[in-house]
Amino acid sequence: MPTKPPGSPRPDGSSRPGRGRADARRAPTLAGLRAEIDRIDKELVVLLNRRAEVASQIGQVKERDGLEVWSPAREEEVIARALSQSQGPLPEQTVRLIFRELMSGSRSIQRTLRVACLGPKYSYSHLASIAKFGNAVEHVPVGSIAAVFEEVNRRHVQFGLVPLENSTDGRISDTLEMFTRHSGLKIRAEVKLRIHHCLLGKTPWADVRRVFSKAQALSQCRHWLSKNLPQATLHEVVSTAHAAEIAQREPFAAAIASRTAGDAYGLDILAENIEDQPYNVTRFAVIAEQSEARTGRDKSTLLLRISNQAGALSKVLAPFEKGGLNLTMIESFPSSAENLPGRDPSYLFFLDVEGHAEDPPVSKALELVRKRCERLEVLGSYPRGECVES
Ligand SMILES: O=C(O)C(=O)C[C@]1(C(=O)O)C=C[C@@H](O)C=C1
Repeated sequence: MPTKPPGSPRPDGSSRPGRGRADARRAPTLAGLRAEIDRIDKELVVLLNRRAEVASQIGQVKERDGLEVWSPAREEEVIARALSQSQGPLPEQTVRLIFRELMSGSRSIQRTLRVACLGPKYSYSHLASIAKFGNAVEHVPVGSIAAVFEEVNRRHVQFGLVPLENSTDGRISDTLEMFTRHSGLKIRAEVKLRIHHCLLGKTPWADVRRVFSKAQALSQCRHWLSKNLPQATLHEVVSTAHAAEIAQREPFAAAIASRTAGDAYGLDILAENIEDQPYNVTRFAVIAEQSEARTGRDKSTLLLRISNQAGALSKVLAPFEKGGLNLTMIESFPSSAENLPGRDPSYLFFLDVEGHAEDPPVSKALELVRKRCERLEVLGSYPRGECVES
């Protein structure tokens, strides 16, 4: 409950002589307001711990019933409700971050989750993992996208985080290729991360001769680089965080990476928001052994193999149109590994359709599609994610 600031205390706590109580009420003092914050914080800590106790009980129920600790659908619901109930001056992003960390902490009371992502630390994959799971999980940075799949397959971690596509640059072939290999893993959730690139280094801008980054990040800043750093050569490395490591030790070098990577590797921000498209979003998939249950606001990712014949694709897609189902992504992918010598090569297609594979209109369409193509795999049904800032 908000309380009125006490009568005319100074910052040091003493009273001002000769001033009336009415004056003091009109002009709140720093000490008075801080005292009020202290009182509110006391109530908050009690409430936070009460919430954590309930989460711990939920953990016991889940263990008894053999349910998983992480429920992305429930977490989305909790955040959406908090945002809709938040009427005050607190920015939306702050409410989101507070609840994300609260639930991250609640999960860690139930069990410490391990999440593999493309490292090193502070890569965009790592930031996407923090955006989805919060900081109270064990992030396991690995050297390649294939290694993320491997870690989940070998059960060294419960979840993996891989990039699927970027709004400026398109698909991430390494990830799609891994899905074509019958890995058996499912997409359990998606993370749409707003990507802001910085030019980072220890060299003044005019002296930069070499710029290091991941291929996709260089491509997303192509126009900015040609206009602002025409003298520099561009060098692809395995991740943006690795580029930051290089910029830390090499003379005349700079990296394109996140502001967080710059802080972590002690680099100066030479320029920020250098991405060519202001709306630069990378969509990541959380991969796991199982898909997510229906929430009513879902999306499914499908993998199709279609024969190389006139009209084959439109025949396969017709059931989606008939069922009134919206397709939000379609990517073709050469299926070299599956093609036999002497046969016309067939193509693989990745499709996103709105709805869960168990929703009756989707399952009905999938039944028809299955009969019209050579391979159909539901790579996962999962709650549709909101775009979050990196
Ligand atoms: O509701 C649950 O299933 C919980 O375990 C509680 C809680 C939360 O803190 O609100 C924590 C972890 C889950 O991923 C979802 C929500």
